[in-house]
Amino acid sequence: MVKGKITGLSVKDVRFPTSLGQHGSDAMHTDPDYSAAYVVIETDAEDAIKGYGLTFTLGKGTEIVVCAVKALSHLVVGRNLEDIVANFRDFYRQLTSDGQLRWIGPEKGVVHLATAAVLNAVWDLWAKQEQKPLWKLLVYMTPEQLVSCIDFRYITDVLTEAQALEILQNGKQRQEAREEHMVKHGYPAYTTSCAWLGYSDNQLQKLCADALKEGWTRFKVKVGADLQDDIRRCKLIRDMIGHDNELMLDANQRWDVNEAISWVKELAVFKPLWIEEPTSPDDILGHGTISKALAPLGIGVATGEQCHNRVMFKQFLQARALQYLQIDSCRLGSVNENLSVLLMAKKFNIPVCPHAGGVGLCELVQHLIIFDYISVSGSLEKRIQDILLK
Ligand SMILES: C[C@H](O)[C@@H](O)CC(=O)C(=O)O
Ligand SMILES: [Mg+2]
Repeated sequence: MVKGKITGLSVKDVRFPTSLGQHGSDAMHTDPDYSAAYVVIETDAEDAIKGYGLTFTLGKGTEIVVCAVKALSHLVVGRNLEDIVANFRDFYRQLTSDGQLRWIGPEKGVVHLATAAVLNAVWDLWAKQEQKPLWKLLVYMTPEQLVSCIDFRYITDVLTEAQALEILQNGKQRQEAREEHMVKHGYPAYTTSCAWLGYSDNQLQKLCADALKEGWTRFKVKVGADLQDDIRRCKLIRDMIGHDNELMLDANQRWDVNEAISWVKELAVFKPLWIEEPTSPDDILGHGTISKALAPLGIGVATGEQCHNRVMFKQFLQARALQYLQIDSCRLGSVNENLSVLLMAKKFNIPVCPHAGGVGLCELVQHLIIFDYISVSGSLEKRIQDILLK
């Protein structure tokens, strides 16, 4: 039973000096300081439960996101949680369509990252009051309730409310067996933590050996700055993991379209499953061209960690420009917008492999992908979640 009026919203600028050890480094973010705008929501309910939410950022940009969260807070404070969740679609729209703030979005950039932080906190509060982890709250909502959280504006040409309802109603079939499977076995995952771009070969080898010992079977390697380095590092990892294990590549938007194709062809000998973010995250048709060129080599294109909103994901799907769709709990407008993307991916039969390379992301996206398996896709085929190791 949800209850309470939201009486306070605070936000903190939290930063970790990860750049000192080159943790999290890639071809475009060479000195990343993993950071977050961290939101806490309080209510006047007797239970004193608080909602915690965040959005992932890198370094100084956090200051701006914190300002945006403060600018949104008047839309949240003073509202009853019960009213918010009873009409979550409207609440989502109030945040994303505010007359004073919409111009600096809409539904993209800093203001959308801030929306995610605020809404992540609201969902956390709701789940805690219901005494369920978020994935379970979602799994046990009715299809009608779930659909009422989604803003279908701009996507009805590929997904109507009626189609979404049908997908979710079908997802209820044999749901218990999939829930049991998740509780018993968890969700399949890969690690990015062995092969950040700034790591030395020695470090890479040691981390890879440790991960193999721990039982990891899927590894992502950062590429894109220097072809000869990439060849050496991919060989090193492939030699260590063998051909029974999976290798993925991530260029973090480093290349032009043709450059991406020729560069990845040079790395094809290492049999990567996918190339992630080969070019600008906004270049939907460019991703389509790369997808077509690499398909004969058995290499898919993965993207999504910097895909602004559901409208862009819609077009990526329509253009067949990605083969692995990487949702992000902080890039999109929280659970609400991610629900629409999960449903569109189901319609296009594209596997969702969440992005989680960032502080707090692993913890957030696991709920969405477990819900996806139990209630939407019903499949684990070609699906893996990004995990950061300590
Ligand atoms: C800057 C981040 O560490 C980024 O490199 C993460 C990423 O691309 C991923 O996890 O994928
Ligand atoms: Mg990436």
